[in-house]
Amino acid sequence: MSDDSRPSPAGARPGAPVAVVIPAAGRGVRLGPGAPKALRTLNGTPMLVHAVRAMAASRAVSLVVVVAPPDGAGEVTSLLDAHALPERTRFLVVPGGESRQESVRLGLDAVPPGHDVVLVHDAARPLVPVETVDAVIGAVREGAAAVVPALPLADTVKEVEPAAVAGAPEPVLATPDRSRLRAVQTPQGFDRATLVRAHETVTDDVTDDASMVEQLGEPVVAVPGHEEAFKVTRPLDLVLAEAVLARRRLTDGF
Ligand SMILES: Nc1ccn([C@@H]2O[C@H](COP(=O)(O)OP(=O)(O)OP(=O)(O)O)[C@@H](O)[C@H]2O)c(=O)n1
Ligand SMILES: C[C@](O)(CO)[C@H](O)COP(=O)(O)O
Repeated sequence: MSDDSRPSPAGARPGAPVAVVIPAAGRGVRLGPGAPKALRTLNGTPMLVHAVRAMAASRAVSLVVVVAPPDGAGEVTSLLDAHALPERTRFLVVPGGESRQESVRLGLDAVPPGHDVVLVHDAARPLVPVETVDAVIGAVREGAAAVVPALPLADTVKEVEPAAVAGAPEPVLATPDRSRLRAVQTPQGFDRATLVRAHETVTDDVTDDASMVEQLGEPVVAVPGHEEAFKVTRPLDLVLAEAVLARRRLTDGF
């Protein structure tokens, strides 16, 4: 609970307008043949629409920038026009790039001035609860430059010498201390200027945006993630996602 008599911490951005960039330009190769992953349906609704609604569920979010497959911006705009979103949320659609990193950068370029907090959220994580979105926004507004939702690992993890041929035995090199490891999700939240600087500076291939901020030497903090924020990557994840939606319909009525 906030205490108005307390001074804001250095770097705090209380009430700062929030924009979300949703990279949705991937093919979804690991999901198997079919439409681009973001356009595949869960219970009849495209995954991207679920993801946009998950972001728009936060009252803090005023703009969603969707990064569409390079030749699919028109189709994605029509799709979003055809599905109900909260009135307070504006959306823009821009074409994406060859890599997730490039798609995020193209989305970030389209965020108009004035949005000092930017979230980056995978279209492939359509079911993240609003509590997680708000926890990330809250931590950035309280002054963190970069925030990731993260979960402890359920499995023991091994470092291996990767095999040259898929399926061949791989020598185990070490067993890292699992208690210090986290599986990181999205939305990841950023002070906008820091995220822009990271995308201007870091050219290495990376798998998430927070690691670009780490490379700048800026601090990144983790807040609790949520098991329903899992990424739809392989066919079994579709089964799990539809099961989560079925349970929500029973318990929440939607
Ligand atoms: N060129 C790309 C590649 C990925 N993404 C987006 O980045 C998110 C996370 O990526 P991932 O789950 O790996 O999606 P894909 O790249 O589509 O999956 P795959 O690697 O199986 O092809 C997804 O929302 C995806 O649409 C993107 O916007 N542009
Ligand atoms: C950003 C991300 O979802 C955090 O877990 C993940 O790194 C994306 O990785 P992918 O290989 O593009 O699925």
